Amino acid sequence: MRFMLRNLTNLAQFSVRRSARNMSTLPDVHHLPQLHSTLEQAKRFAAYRAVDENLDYLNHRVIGVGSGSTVIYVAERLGQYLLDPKYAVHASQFVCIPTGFQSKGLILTNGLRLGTIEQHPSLDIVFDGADEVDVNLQLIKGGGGCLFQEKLVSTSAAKFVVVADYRKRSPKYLGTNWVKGVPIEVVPTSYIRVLSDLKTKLKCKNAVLRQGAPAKAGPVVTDNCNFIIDADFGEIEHPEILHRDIKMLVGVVETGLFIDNASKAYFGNPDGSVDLRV
Ligand SMILES: O=C(CO)[C@H](O)[C@H](O)COP(=O)(O)O
Repeated sequence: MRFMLRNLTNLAQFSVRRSARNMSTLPDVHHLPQLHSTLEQAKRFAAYRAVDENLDYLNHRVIGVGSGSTVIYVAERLGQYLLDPKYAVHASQFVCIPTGFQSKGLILTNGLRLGTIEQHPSLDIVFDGADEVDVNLQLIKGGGGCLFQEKLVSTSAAKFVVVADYRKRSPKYLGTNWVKGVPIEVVPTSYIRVLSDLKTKLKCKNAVLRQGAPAKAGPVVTDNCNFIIDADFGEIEHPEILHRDIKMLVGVVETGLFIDNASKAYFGNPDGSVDLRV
């Protein structure tokens, strides 16, 4: 009798432990303390939803973490997976690949494991922000100056999920909402030549070398020690052709037009809803 009772107790303890392991404690985004603005809330709604719907925690191991203010919440959510009894065993095997200095910090501060694109040239998935997303999922990126590395990482991933707030959803063409121009990363010594070629050969309306002021006197210098030019082409009907033409200019390292790269885009709204573009 005593033997039977002990077995029953052991069995009960085992089931409690097992169900605790299977129980998710991931915070519900709608129950978290509010952020300081509805815009920030919108970014967090999009990021959490994008991670929850696209992260295949059983199979994904190499995860790209992009740059910008929305991706902050992606890294935060990934960090929550690491602390959750249901996901921890698998999440502890994630290796996160940054797209620049900022995302390296996000990965580390959220307790995630940092890897390099050289160690992991093929990624399972990448989450990154965008400056504008058109109806065909073509993107403008590089507003935050991490252009080349973002393209390297996103084009090395099997799946690229965009996380953004409602302002980034273009009604039709790129260049409608984002009017600062297409970011173009260039080799520093070539910037005068590229500025001139953009105007004379590609007929852009305006092109300027991005300045670091007020934080820095002089131009913005990227993580790859390059400069950025912002080139205004107005509304862009054929971004794939424009990308190719800009890329042909001597001195251009990469353009901020991300063509046929994204799989889907999540746009957070202030009311907590999230729109999906696929
Ligand atoms: O391309 C980028 C950085 O170069 C960013 O992803 C883009 O600027 C979006 O940033 P945010 O999430 O802050 O709106």
